Amino acid sequence: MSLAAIVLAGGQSSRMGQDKALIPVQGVPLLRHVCDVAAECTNEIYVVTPWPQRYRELLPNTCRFVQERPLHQDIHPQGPLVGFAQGLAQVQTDWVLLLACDLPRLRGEVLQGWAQQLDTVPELAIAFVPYHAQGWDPLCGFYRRSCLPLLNAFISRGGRSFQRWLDHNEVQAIPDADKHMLFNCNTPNDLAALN
Ligand SMILES: Nc1nc2c(ncn2[C@@H]2O[C@H](COP(=O)(O)OP(=O)(O)OP(=O)(O)O)[C@@H](O)[C@H]2O)c(=O)[nH]1
Ligand SMILES: [Mg+2]
Repeated sequence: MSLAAIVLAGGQSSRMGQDKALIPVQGVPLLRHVCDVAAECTNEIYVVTPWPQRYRELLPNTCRFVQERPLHQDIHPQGPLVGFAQGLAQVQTDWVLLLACDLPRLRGEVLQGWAQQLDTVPELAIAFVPYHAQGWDPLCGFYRRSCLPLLNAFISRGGRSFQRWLDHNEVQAIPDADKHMLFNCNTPNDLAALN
């Protein structure tokens, strides 16, 4: 079973008011932190963003960039589902760990434990994703590369909601995922709560 990681860093950070990927938490920019944790699971990491030059200096040379392109029917921002599809198109591994760039409490050993369960995910399930009362946590989950045609079909029908895409497909839930670890930092208040 082979695994790559895709890190999404193309959001507008409108709630934060500044690019979240660049914000230091304990001295380390958030995007760098997420890539470092991803590196505990795989040495194949793709950062999907419309502005790679903004982050190149920040990341190890081993991180590859996927330059995100606008879909002709969309204006920016196109959202995480489209960024994910563009990243997935570059990947050759069986599975992909998809991560947002705003997960300051991510822990490598937890992700490694989940990755070890991938061999037990039913063949029909396209993904292995944390699930809780509010729904899926799609931006810290595992996806089969083979789901790309389904994803592209959903996008070309106008679908942009990750939750809806997952609800329309067979997905294996990661039970009892630690919500503290999945905390995502969207606002200045979220950031203040970290320190
Ligand atoms: N590549 C890419 N990533 C995206 C896009 N939209 C959101 N993301 C990423 O998806 C993750 C979750 O996004 P949000 O937490 O909603 O962040 P955001 O869209 O930057 O923030 P808001 O403008 O406040 O909603 C973050 O890692 C974003 O960088 C996009 O259009 N392209
Ligand atoms: Mg977020």
